[in-house]
Amino acid sequence: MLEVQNLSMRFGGLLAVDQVSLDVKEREIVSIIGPNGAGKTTVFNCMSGFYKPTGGKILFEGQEVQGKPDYKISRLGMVRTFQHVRLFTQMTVVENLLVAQHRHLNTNLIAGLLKTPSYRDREQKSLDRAAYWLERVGLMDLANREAGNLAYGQQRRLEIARCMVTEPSLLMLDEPAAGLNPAETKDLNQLIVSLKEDYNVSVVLIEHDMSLVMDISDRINVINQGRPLANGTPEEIRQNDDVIKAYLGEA
Ligand SMILES: Nc1ncnc2c1ncn2[C@@H]1O[C@H](COP(=O)(O)OP(=O)(O)OP(=O)(O)O)[C@@H](O)[C@H]1O
Repeated sequence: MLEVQNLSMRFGGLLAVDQVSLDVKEREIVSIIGPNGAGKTTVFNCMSGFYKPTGGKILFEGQEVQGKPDYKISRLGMVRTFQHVRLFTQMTVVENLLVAQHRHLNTNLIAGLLKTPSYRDREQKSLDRAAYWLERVGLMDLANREAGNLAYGQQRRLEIARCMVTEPSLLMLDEPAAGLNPAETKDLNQLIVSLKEDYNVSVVLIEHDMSLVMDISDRINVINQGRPLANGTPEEIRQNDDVIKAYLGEA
């Protein structure tokens, strides 16, 4: 479903990503790991349309998407979360989920003003989807709370719900376990696995929590100083000498 081919990204004199390739199949959880500054987030920023890569191709469902704006990429079904939670903090929890759907569907202003039947039907479906995902991530009781007042772990779950209401086929999660306690990380683990198993979503995961990565990944890509170092199953990665030297040995 996703193929990244020889992706490169240069910032002035710094080659932050150098010929990185990876692929993601339907219903797969693929992780990208590597030391700080390895270029993981830059790969995500290229995949999600935040950066226009300086080299290489990104194919989603066979279509080239490199250099396309982020809103077009997300409408194709490829959506992401951020390393630092980015919610509308002064809106309520449920409003965050409704706004995500409006932005995604490119709602027609005139239809909205006239409140046509099809518009009302879509509004109802948006509300239903919001309610479903609030229940699913355990935030229903907090639906009318300001998002900025939620605990950090709850904000992280809301971010995932905000992606899921747009019904993506590929979800990109940038360090979703950062700042979570062990119990919250366990919940997150189950949630990510269920996105794949129950909703047929493929997941690309950037994460420093190795036990989470090893536990849920179907395949892992390791990058080091912008360059691909290894890829394989968790078992293969665990035993790879280069990886142990460059990364796992550090931890
Ligand atoms: N917009 C930018 N302009 C200039 N340099 C950048 C930019 N974004 C990232 N970099 C540089 O690119 C390199 C890779 O950064 P990136 O954030 O992709 O690493 P990372 O693997 O995600 O790190 P971490 O695990 O710490 O989040 C770093 O040297 C970083 O300073």
